[in-house]
Parts: sequence; C-alpha cells; structure tokens
Amino acid sequence: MSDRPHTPLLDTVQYPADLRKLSKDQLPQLADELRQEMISAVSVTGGHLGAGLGVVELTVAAHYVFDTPNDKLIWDVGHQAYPHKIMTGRRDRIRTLRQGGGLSGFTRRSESEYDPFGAAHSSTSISAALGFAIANKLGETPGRAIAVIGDGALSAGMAYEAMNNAAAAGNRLIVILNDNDMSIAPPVGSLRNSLARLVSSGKYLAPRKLAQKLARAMPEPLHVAARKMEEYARGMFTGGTLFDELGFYYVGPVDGHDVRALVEVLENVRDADIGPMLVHVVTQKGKGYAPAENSADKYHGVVKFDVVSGKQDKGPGGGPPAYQNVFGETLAKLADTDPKIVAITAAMPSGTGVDKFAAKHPHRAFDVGIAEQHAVTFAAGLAAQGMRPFVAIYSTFLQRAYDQVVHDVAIQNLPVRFAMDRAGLVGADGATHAGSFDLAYLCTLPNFVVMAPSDEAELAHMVKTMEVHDSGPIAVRYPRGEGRGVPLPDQPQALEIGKGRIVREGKKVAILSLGTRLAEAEKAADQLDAKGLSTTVADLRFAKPLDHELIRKLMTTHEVVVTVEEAAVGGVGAHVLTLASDEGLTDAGLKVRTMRLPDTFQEHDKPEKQYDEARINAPHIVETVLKALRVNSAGVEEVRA
Ligand SMILES: Cc1ncc(C[n+]2csc(CCOP(=O)(O)OP(=O)(O)O)c2C)c(N)n1
Ligand SMILES: CC(=O)[C@@H](O)[C@H](O)COP(=O)(O)O
Ligand SMILES: [Mg+2]
Repeated sequence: MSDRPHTPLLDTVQYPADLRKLSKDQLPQLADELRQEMISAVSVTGGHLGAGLGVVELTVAAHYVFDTPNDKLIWDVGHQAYPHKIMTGRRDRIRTLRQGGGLSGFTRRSESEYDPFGAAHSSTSISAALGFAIANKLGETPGRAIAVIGDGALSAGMAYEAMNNAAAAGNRLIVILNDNDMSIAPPVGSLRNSLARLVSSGKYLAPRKLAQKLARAMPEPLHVAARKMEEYARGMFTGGTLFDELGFYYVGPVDGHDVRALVEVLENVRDADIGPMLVHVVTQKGKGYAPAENSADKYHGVVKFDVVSGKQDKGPGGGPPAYQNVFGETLAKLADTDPKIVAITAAMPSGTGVDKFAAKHPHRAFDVGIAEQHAVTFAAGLAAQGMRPFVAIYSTFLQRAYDQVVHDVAIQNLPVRFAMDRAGLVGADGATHAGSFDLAYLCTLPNFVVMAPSDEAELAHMVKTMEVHDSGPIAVRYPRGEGRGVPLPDQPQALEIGKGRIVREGKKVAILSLGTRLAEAEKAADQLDAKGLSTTVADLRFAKPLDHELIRKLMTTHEVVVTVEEAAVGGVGAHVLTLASDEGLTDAGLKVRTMRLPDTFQEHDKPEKQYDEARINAPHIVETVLKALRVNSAGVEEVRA
C-alpha cells in the first residue's frame, strides 16, 4: 500500500518560513504528518528510512529555531535528510528520491539553498560547519552553522580533528549529536560506552534547567544571579565530558522526540553566547514505524515496501549470491584452517560480508567503526606481526585512507589484503558511492597486486590467491550485487600472479576485459563474429601486474585491441597503453581503444542505465570496434577518403 497520508498541517508548510508561522503546540502534529509522508514516499522509492524517521522532530525543531537557509544546517552523511527535503521545498519531488533524474538520496548543494554542503561519506559535517562559521566571522556576517552528526559518524577521526579546532568559531558553531545508539550495525568501541553513560540516568535535560545553566555560564552579573537559584548545581549537565575537553559546552542529554522540549533547548543554545556548543540529542532509529523499530537494522536501507506490513519487495530470492557474501563466506572457510586470517570492516559488516566471517570467527573479526584510515593502518600492524589481515572496505570509502594505503602499506610492502566492494557504478547512491577510482589510485603504487574477478567463482579463487600472497599488498575489486550464477568452487585455487586467461579465441579483434564487463565483452564478441569479425576475448584478471606475455601476443596478432573496465581513466586501459608504448607495439599501426567510465560524476540511476550512459555495454564495444576498423554496422569496410 502506498496511498498518500492525510497531512493537513504539513500541506501548509512548503518551506521553513511557513513552519515558523505555526505555534509550538502545533509542532507534534506536524512531526507526525511529516513522518507519515516520509514513510509513504520511501515505500515507493526505497532508500534510507530508519535514520530519517529518527530525526523527524529534530528536523522540525532545527528549522523552527534557526534561520535557515541563512543559518547553515549541515546533515552529516545526508542519508537522514529526507524529512529535511520535504520541509525545504522538495516535497513535490520526494517520490523521485534516488530514481534516475530525481532527487538525490543525500544532501546536495545543487539541489537546494537549504543544502549548504553536500555529503554522503560520513563525518565531514563539523569541519564544513566550522568553515562556514569562520567565514562568517571573518566576513563579519551574521549566521550560524549547525552540524548534525550521528553517533556512528562520530567514530571517525575527522569529527575530532574538527572539534579540536573549533574554539575560534565561538557561538557561530553548534554541533547536534544525534545519538540513536546505532550505526548501520550497532556502534562499536569505547565512545559508545561513553555516550551510553551520558544518557544512562534515563532523565533528560529540562529546558528550564538548561536556561539556568547557560545563565551561569554567561558573564559575571548573570552568573552570580543564577548561582542563587534553588535548582542550581543538581542538573543533568555534568561537565567534564570529552566534548568539554575539546572546548565545547555540552548540553544534554535531550529527548529527541519531544519536539517542544527540543525547540526550547535549541532556542536557549541559539541565544547563549558562550562558545561552540554540543547538544546531545537522544533519538531512536526507525522511530514511529513499528517494522523499522523492531528490525535489527532499524530499516537503515530498504527497497520498496508495503506500508501496512513493512514487508520489503526483495523479489523471489534464490538468485546467485551477492559478491559480498561470496567474499565473506570464502574467507570464513579459508580461516577454518588458517589461523592467521583476520577480517576488518569499517562499520559495514553486512555490506562487506564480514558478518559472515564474524559468525564463524568472532575473535578474528574487527569492526573498527567508521574509521577507514585506522582500519588500514591497523591491518598494516597486523601484517607486520605476521597475521594475514583482510580489510574489506567499499572502493569509495577506501579513498579516505589513501595515505595509509601508500605510506603504511605499500611503501613498507606489507601483505595487507584489500577487498574492495562496490567497485564500478552502484546505482541509486550515485556518484558519491561509485567505486570508480580504485584502479587509478592503486595500480600506480609499486608493490601492489590488483585483481578484478569476472564472476563469483573467480572471486573465490582470488580470495584464495590473497590468502597465500605473503610478499606484499594485494587487492581485489568487485561490484555491488549478485554474481553471474556460475557454480562456486569447493576448493578455491590460488591464481598465478599476473596471468590472465583467454575466454574465446579469434583472429582480428581482441577484447581485453577486466572484471565483470566480461559478460558484455562476450556478447559483443558474438555480434562481431556474426559480422565476420573474428574476436578474441581475454579476461585479464590482473590490473597489476599486467600479463605482458598475453597482451603482447594479442597485440601482435590482432588488428584491433579494445580494453574494457568498470573504472575511471587511469585504470587498466591506461596501463595497457603504457605497456604498448613501452614495447612499441602500436608502432606498426595496431589500433588500440580503451573503454572506461566517462570523465564525469554520473548521476544516480539504475546501474544498467548508468553503464549504458557510460557507453561500456556490448553495443558500445561493437561500435568502438567497427569505428576503429572503419567498418559499417553491416560489417562492410567503408571506403577511405
Ligand atoms: C566514510 C564513510 N564510511 C562508511 C559510510 C557508510 N555509512 C553510511 S551511514 C552509516 C552509519 C552512520 O551512523 P550514524 O552517523 O550514527 O547515523 P544513523 O544512521 O544512526 O542515523 C555508515 C557506516 C559512509 N557513508 N561514509
Ligand atoms: C549511506 C551509506 O553510505 C550506506 O548506507 C550506503 O548507502 C550503503 O550502500 P549499499 O546499499 O551498497 O550497502
Ligand atoms: Mg546513529
């Protein structure tokens, strides 16, 4: 059921200016209607549901109290910003979320003036907000910057780097910590315990008490007056929190679902002039929608679903396994007999398949939180001490740890194993999550081995290859989603490093494929053969080291060589061209064409459409070959001028 809810009050609010005309007593009803509208919208689009449900009241209160868009409200990650989008002039498009041509699933500067800073990778909000605040200070411009950051995102070092630096912003900077005691999975580490202690009394800070405390913190006359108040000194604010040490005035804990209390607390915070403040708001991920509240992941990310039952439209099931699960299960199996294997995830246990490993080997599985840099150097330390660490990180999130990859792993030639999931285009999450750059950023590093499987069985073999490769760093990249449906090997076999394979042999055209484009390469070869253009298809397997022998042979025996990969320029095509140039293979007139992702940040859409737009599907391979040969689509050679 996706019927639209009845929302009389919400219908009067298109922008925050409309919201500010309402009385505080009307806000709970508005929040209820906003929540219903969001559930209804996401039921037809899919997307990030639980996080947004948890911040409905916070969204209303923040826009009610602060002067957005002049005050800058910056949502960390942006996956919780759907209620914010509904309240900031985008309700008419909310049912296009994450669809081709529709609204982004995250905040985006190009989408609205109410999105002052784009996001999707976590833990950037405080730094960005500090930038706005300091710019206002230097420009003597009024306006605050408010960063809303989750407890999960607060596990990343960047958040502390920003806080450590924030004093200069004064009261222009406000951090709202949205503590729902959840990341995608339950949060981890000592920080979680520390936050739990702050909320452990079960009592929330009353706005009245906050007003008194803030008065005490203000300059002397007020301070003295406030000290005389009866309720002095026994409030919830304890001082001495980590945040105080970092120069913030800690306010909390505050009930994040009591919209009236939230408004009053934020009004007090807005009006206090005592330096940067951190408001600790306690919320529940999935709040107000029973199926989300009751599910283990709080409906962090969902596909379309039935609103009444909460049942998600996951299809019939029984299809090929997802790459992430092939990785996790293969590694778990190898670890049965290899006590040195350790698996590390940075807050993505299910997304990376590390949960499968953890189920069998809990003491050798580490979720380090959203801390990719730490994950990589932690693995480097493990490797230096003789362990076999596998760091499973989405390709896009590994970008954050590039210096650790170079400095801590590659330069020291340590055998850290990198499992890079979500390589290539990922669909609805769009450009921020596309794994486009890993080949470019890894293949240039001395010491690295870089692989890409063409199907799930190849992935199993590559995991085995990584296990036994103790002489230096090794990485494998594979896409989001299901495999091709090929049988998985009982005993994965280690591949010979730097050796590709011929999948089919021809004479005139050679397609060198890396990764799962192989299926498209084979389709293209069928079509080229049918036109009388006999085509070889090679599965390179290794982007680094390249199979020099294979490539040299194909380049000296074929008329056209086409490379194809699911990665940006600078990947395997670039390295094949470098090899060809180094060896003079193109000197005799060989035609080489490289097919790769375009030099643009592609918009969110269905992956198949994105690949079509990228022009690396079978028809595009055929077209590229025909153009290189100056042959028309009927296979007839064009007369050259
Ligand atoms: C650098 C980075 N690593 C991992 C992720 C994947 N990710 C997105 S949301 C999320 C959980 C964030 O938890 P929290 O900040 O508490 O927000 P909540 O979903 O609980 O509202 C994670 C791990 C990411 N977006 N960015
Ligand atoms: C917001 C975020 O970064 C994650 O929730 C991400 O959207 C998950 O992507 P997958 O669905 O590919 O695991
Ligand atoms: Mg959280």
